[in-house]
Amino acid sequence: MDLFIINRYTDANEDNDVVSRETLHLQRLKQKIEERKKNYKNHTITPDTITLKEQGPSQDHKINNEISNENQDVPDEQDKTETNIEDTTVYNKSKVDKPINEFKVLGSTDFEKKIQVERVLPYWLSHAYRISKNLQTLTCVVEDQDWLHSTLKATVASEGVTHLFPVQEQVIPFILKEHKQPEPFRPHDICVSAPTGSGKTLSFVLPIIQILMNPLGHHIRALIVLPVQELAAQIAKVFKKYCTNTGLRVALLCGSAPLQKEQQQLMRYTQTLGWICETDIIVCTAGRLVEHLHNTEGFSLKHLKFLVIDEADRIMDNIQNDWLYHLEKHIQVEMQMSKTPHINWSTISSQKSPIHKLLFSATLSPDPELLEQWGLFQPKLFSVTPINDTTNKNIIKKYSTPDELHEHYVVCSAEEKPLIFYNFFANLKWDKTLCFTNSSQSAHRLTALLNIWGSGKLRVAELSAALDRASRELVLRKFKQSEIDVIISTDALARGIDIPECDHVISYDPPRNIKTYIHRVGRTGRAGRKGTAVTIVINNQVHMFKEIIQSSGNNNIQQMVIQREVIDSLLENYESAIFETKRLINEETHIKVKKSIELKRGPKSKPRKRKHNENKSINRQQTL
Ligand SMILES: Nc1ncnc2c1ncn2[C@@H]1O[C@H](COP(=O)(O)OP(=O)(O)OP(=O)(O)O)[C@@H](O)[C@H]1O
Repeated sequence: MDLFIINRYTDANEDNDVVSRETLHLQRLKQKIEERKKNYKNHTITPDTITLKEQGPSQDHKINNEISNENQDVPDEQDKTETNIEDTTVYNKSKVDKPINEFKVLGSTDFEKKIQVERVLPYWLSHAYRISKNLQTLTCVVEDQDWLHSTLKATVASEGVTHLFPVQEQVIPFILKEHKQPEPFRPHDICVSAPTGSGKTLSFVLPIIQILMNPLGHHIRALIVLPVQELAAQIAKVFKKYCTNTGLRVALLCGSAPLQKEQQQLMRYTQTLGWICETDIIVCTAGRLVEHLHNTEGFSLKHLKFLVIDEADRIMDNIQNDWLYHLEKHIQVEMQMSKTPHINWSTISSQKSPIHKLLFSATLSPDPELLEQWGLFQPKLFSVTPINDTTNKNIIKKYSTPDELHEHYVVCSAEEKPLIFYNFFANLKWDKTLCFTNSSQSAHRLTALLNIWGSGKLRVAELSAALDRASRELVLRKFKQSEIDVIISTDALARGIDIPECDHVISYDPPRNIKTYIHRVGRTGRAGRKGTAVTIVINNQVHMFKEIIQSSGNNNIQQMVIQREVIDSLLENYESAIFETKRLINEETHIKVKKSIELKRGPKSKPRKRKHNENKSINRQQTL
């Protein structure tokens, strides 16, 4: 109240007046507070009154004074307060029936709990075509399928495939049916999410070949884009195999050969016709595709019918050279150039048919925002996992591993890690094993250690980005031919690579995310074969690893316990093997450093031959 006392030099009567006015004012305020309390109890208080209530009686006074001061027409202070109280009461009365949440109170301190917006997926994502995971009881006999061309049936049989896998059984007839529709109808684009090793490759290879087979001339009509060279080479090999007797040609553009050589394989120049295409199906890496779009003369996608993106989520994460933008731009420019001013039947019928987009991956997230960038036309999703958006969010994230895969993890200390690792080979006698580390240096060290420790009995090879492509292919070939027992690799080999002979996968370093985990363990347990995957986890990594696994909704992983005595039994040669490995690595580093210094210095200058000047030497002798 002191704040509102204005000291004036007046007589005693005037002072009494002020006191009585204040008392009256106080009474009215109390009355007002009582009134508000009543209102509050009845739940009919307006938001304005709530604000006033929160600020307490002294604030009320202040606010009322402020309001009244603004009112120029009010003659004296007493009247002012009276009017204010009445005004407020009238105001409150007028709003008394309105619900409390009708107005937003700015600056109000009680926060309303926000209603969480439920994620609603587009219909095509929430209502996927379900694919079975069961590769043990197959019912789709290849020979009985009328929709498959006899030439293809013959090749499929020659590859030893008698039954189609569930993903193939669903996706192949769907694509074929979509392309049977007459011209104005456009095929639905598709996304396929099925476990590793479930046969996704054949589910796009077979329908594409069947639709394009026996061409009249060669044009690029199918483009298959992959994230890495090895994968592109693998898919091109499958296409080449199944294109036998179909008149189709396949080209691999992935940077394994020089650009010029790839261009020769792709286009040919003739005096009469200009540039002629030599291929029908291109299997490429995204980066190399952009190079050809910009540098290869005559490279035309006017006739492109299929665009397949394998390992689509990986390509989405890392759009190499902005390839999709360049591809679409190239197609747009070509379409504009081919437009004629006259519209007649021949120009309409010769117009380019839309490109059918097919996306495949074992870890394709049904994220509408990510999928949006592909510009899919009325897409359909084929998925193994149920995607029911409204009930359980975890289900949306779920990735599936093959039923035949046994997943384990081992917890140990950092010191025990190499011993635990070696136990799988020394005691459990594992061969045909693929091991993953998180860096190429780590892969190199581990390879050296195992080779020394196993003293030649265990055949171990390294496979990382540090090696050139020819060496990597050689390692894979030797592994397939059982000339190598263990491959130590980085994640370069984690995705898509098909090694049917691989029985075990060991993650020496735990994977950094769930997708890497799914693809690593997916190198075994493929095509219905049994496989075992083990992840070695250091004590302080257990929490992180479990979180990664849970994010996929995977409950199949089990802890493996290795007895202390088993580890102790391996200690005998351990020290010496570690010592020898360190020595070897140091020696290698020393050689590398020496080489790089030599390279920096440039070629050694040849020692100049001195010309013997007889006169000079004679003179020098004289002076000496
Ligand atoms: N119908 C079939 N019968 C027998 N084997 C098959 C059949 N279809 C595919 N395979 C074999 O299964 C293996 C895995 O197939 P594929 O590479 O297509 O799997 P994927 O689903 O693409 O796996 P990833 O996601 O790891 O790339 C291959 O060796 C392939 O030859």
